[in-house]
Amino acid sequence: MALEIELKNVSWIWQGQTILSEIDWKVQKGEHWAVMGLNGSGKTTLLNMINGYIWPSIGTVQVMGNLFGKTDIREMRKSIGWVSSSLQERIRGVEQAVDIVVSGKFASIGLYERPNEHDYQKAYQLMEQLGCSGVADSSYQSCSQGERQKILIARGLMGNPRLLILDEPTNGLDFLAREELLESVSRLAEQEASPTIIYVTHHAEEILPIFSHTLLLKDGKVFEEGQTESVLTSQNLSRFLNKDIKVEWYQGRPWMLLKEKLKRS
Ligand SMILES: Nc1ncnc2c1ncn2[C@@H]1O[C@H](COP(=O)(O)OP(=O)(O)OP(=O)(O)O)[C@@H](O)[C@H]1O
Repeated sequence: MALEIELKNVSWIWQGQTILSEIDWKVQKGEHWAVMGLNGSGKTTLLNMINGYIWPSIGTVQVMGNLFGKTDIREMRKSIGWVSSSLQERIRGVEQAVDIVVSGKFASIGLYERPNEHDYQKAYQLMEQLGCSGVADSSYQSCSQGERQKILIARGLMGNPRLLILDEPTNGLDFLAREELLESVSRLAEQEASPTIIYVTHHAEEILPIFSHTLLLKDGKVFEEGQTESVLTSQNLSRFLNKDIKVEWYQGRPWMLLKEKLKRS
């Protein structure tokens, strides 16, 4: 099977500090991965490495067959859709939602040409698919946080990426908006032409059944990785968080319960 991502013994050392340490990670085509870790565990750094914004100090990185150091990273990035809070910050609020989606094509192919009718048709279709076509003609700033995230995912899909990276896409969403967004991601993953999805989260219950695999990151190291149900056990998560954790599975999703009281510091 083709490898979409392969990190071999990767460390990233920055200003004398080891931020990522000895990471081995393989993502095969057809898999969807969740990446979970506490604040500061290195998730964003790992994503920045996959996107070629930083390079390993030690080890090798290969993304969609491109070995870093022997490839044109800008070319490679055209095949990656990326949704993160830093992208949110760069969007101009007055723009129409559909124009933001269309701009995904130009961000990914780097051309300064005008979008054509076909681009708009595709943007509307993606918005329909994600469940946000109702706000296609609204300004981005008038959209709710949930609608904005769907718009940005549609934008990320505009360039037909092979890899779609969703970095904490449910941040700031209320319970129902979050569930709706998760439903959209699930529908997307179930399509035959779906890109490989890498989904970064702090919350176990967001790891939907479509995420066949999970990587737990702790202090810049891989704590556990593999098939989701064997990674997200009560025992592993208790060790992971140094707390007594119980995992309950409901509708194929893991819900974490803290069995002990937290001591106030
Ligand atoms: N360019 C940098 N210079 C110095 N330290 C950095 C740099 N990038 C990341 N770090 C440090 O590396 C660690 C991992 O950061 P990172 O942002 O990858 O964590 P994260 O898991 O994404 O956290 P969060 O869940 O809070 O977003 C942190 O301690 C951070 O301060």
